[in-house]
Amino acid sequence: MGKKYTIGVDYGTQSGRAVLVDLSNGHEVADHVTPYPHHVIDEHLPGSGIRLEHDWALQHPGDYLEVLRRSVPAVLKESGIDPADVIGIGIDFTACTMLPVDTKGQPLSFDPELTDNPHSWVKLWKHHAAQPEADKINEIAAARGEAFLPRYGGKISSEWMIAKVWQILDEAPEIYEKADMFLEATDWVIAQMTGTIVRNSCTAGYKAIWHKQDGYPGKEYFKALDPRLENLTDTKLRGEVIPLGTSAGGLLPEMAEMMGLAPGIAVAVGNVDAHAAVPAVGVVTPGKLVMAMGTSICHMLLGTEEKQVEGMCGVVEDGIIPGYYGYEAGQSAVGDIFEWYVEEALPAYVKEAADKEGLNVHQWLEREAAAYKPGQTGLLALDWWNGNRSVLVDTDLTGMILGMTLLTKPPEIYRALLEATAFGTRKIVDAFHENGVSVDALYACGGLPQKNRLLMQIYADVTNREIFVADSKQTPALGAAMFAAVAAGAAAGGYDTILDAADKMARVKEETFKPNPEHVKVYDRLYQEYSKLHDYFGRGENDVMKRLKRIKKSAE
Ligand SMILES: Nc1ncnc2c1ncn2[C@@H]1O[C@H](COP(=O)(O)OP(=O)(O)O)[C@@H](O)[C@H]1O
Ligand SMILES: O=C(CO)[C@@H](O)[C@@H](O)COP(=O)(O)O
Repeated sequence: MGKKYTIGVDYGTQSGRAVLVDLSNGHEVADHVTPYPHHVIDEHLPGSGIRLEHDWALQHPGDYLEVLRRSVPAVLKESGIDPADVIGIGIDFTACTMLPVDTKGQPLSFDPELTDNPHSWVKLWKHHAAQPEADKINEIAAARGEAFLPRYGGKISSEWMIAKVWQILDEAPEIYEKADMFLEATDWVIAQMTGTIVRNSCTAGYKAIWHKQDGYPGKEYFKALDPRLENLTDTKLRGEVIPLGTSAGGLLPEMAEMMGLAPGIAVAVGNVDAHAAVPAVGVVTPGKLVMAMGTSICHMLLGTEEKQVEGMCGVVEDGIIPGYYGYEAGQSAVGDIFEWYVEEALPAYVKEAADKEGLNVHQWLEREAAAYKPGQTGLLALDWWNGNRSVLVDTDLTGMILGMTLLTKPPEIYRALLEATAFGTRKIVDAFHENGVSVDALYACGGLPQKNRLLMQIYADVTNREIFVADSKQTPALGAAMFAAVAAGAAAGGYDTILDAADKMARVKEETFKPNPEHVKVYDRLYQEYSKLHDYFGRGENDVMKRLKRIKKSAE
């Protein structure tokens, strides 16, 4: 059999990108990005111009098909390969990014009669307007002692499926009624390619409170939320939930024609972006924490048992790699904190100095900050500029820098911010490790590991663990292509398991970041101080951050 290929499509917040991958070695032969024509819709609905409320974030489902229409032919053309050698296609998506569909599986926003109602559109993962529903979901679950709550670190997020569905019911009961099903966008795109609706175990588990043994929470719970939701899971959330790597069906002839692919090739069941990255860095066994590092960090880890870990986002059987429990945690701001400093709080002389040397400001600050030894700045920061997602799960917490003097310099503050995010990751590492889900090494992908070596060394020193870095430009898309290879199967030139695919296709760079024992000692001392501040401000001893927010609100 000659060379075979699959295509992975990564659906991000702003754009979708397709990658054509050589199955013999995981080489990314060609890639192409399609920015979403309608962007993130957070102010006005396209067409009608209807104004959206604060905290809304929508997308246009047609944009997802546009990515397939433009990017798939583009990678085929760039690669010059014979399309007949592409044996499968897989996708990964932001999540929970969800939409209501009619009995034909068409988005309600495509219906001219419903298109002016914002609730008929796709709600993007960062649509945060369902917080009142999320609060009630948590309150009622806690009061009823629902068994699912500990699996989500004690809190269900407003970003997730049930809160978003309930917001639709609360604010637009007519849309709720018209919806035949609510789908994750990843499952909807797969259904467009195959003609069959199936749900994937990753989004069902992490975002819709589905459990492999117990299924969804019981009817009594949903009835306690709102009697109209009693039968939600049998009706509008119905559908088979199938594990990652399974084929969702063959590619429909009309979609094959649109993309320039052969009809009938395997289409892998949908997946989530951060989770797809895990096998793409070769992680298919426990003990290795994968960090998708960018504006925020998603932490993913495998385990052999279902353990309760404070503040994790969730644990789902088969949720990342079939056969294992997949754990997810996260920090809601990382790169965003560095960007805040650079954009909002940096003296002009630093920008001028960087310009003069032809460096960007981050590069200049990194070089200068690297000249300090751990502890030498005398600074310590709490990394809560965008609240705390793990382990405190509290969006009301805010950032803090301690220890400043008249002599404090910008690179010292920059270094303290890098260190603060590393301490935040150590909290997560410790929470897993101490609860029996071991973390022996770290694996990093995303934009940050390529951009800032000092940051990576600090993470190695603070966590006292070696860090392996992805050797792929598009790690989630590579993961999606690997799952497509598994959906196609070895007989077609793919692989029978994701373990086999990872063995041949996953790559990390040869160079790793190893902890420096001298630095580890100093950071251990600083981490003790970080932990004291973390608990003092984050666990209720001093709620000054929340009081400040209240005072601010009353002053507005
Ligand atoms: N040299 C740098 N060091 C640290 N952070 C950086 C550097 N350059 C850019 N950033 C930060 O990286 C983030 C973007 O990361 P990236 O992985 O590209 O994005 P995304 O999370 O959107 O995929 C921004 O928040 C930016 O502040
Ligand atoms: O929530 C998840 C994964 O669980 C992500 O899809 C969401 O945070 C979006 O991440 P990106 O901005 O695409 O890195």
